Amino acid sequence: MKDLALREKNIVLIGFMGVGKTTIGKEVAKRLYRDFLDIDEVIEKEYGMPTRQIFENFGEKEFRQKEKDTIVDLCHNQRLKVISVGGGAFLQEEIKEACLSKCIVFFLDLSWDAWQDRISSIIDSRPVLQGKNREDMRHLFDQRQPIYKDHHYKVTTDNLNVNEVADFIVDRLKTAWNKVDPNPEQQ
Ligand SMILES: Nc1ncnc2c1ncn2[C@@H]1O[C@H](COP(=O)(O)OP(=O)(O)O)[C@@H](O)[C@H]1O
Ligand SMILES: O=C(O)C1=C[C@@H](OP(=O)(O)O)[C@@H](O)[C@H](O)C1
Ligand SMILES: [Mg+2]
Repeated sequence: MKDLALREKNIVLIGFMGVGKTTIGKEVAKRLYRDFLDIDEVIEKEYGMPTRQIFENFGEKEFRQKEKDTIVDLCHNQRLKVISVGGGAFLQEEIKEACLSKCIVFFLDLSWDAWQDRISSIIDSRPVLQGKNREDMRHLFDQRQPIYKDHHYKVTTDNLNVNEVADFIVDRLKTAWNKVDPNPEQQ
């Protein structure tokens, strides 16, 4: 696929697990009348089981390979999608490179203090949190932050509800689109 116009590019949400990528991605897609894809859901559908079971039955290595193949393929062959990737996706350079070169990447940032309030709602479904105490989680949280450093836009989500974050993202996009292409329908 040739290089896309800014308005046609896929929008990708990145950030640590539990920051709200899946929930907010759906809302952004609704507001833009676009299809939404959550990479974990795509992989879960293919395997017919939840991520945690994929890790248990096939191992993290296989999950990461599938994650890479799925995201890189979408980046190169799809347009106009809103895509939420898993919190570990940007550990892989090929994923990072494909997303940053082909898509518009939003980093959803959340402080450690605010993130801790999410633990009870995500703990059972996140394989990488299994068996970890608070200190281990803090270590993982800190260790992961550098992988999100490269992005196009950052949204600090502390004190913002889901609708407010989605509105913020859509507002940022519309400003950027209008800057490069103020009258798209006249072309
Ligand atoms: N801005 C927000 N404020 C409060 N709760 C949120 C917010 N964004 C997401 N959540 C909640 O946090 C939990 C994790 O959200 P999820 O979308 O699964 O995160 P991710 O996909 O980044 O792992 C869900 O219970 C969701 O309802
Ligand atoms: O951070 C990670 O390594 C992971 C995050 C998860 O996605 P969310 O970020 O949507 O929770 C999911 O891809 C898998 O459990 C691994
Ligand atoms: Mg998710």
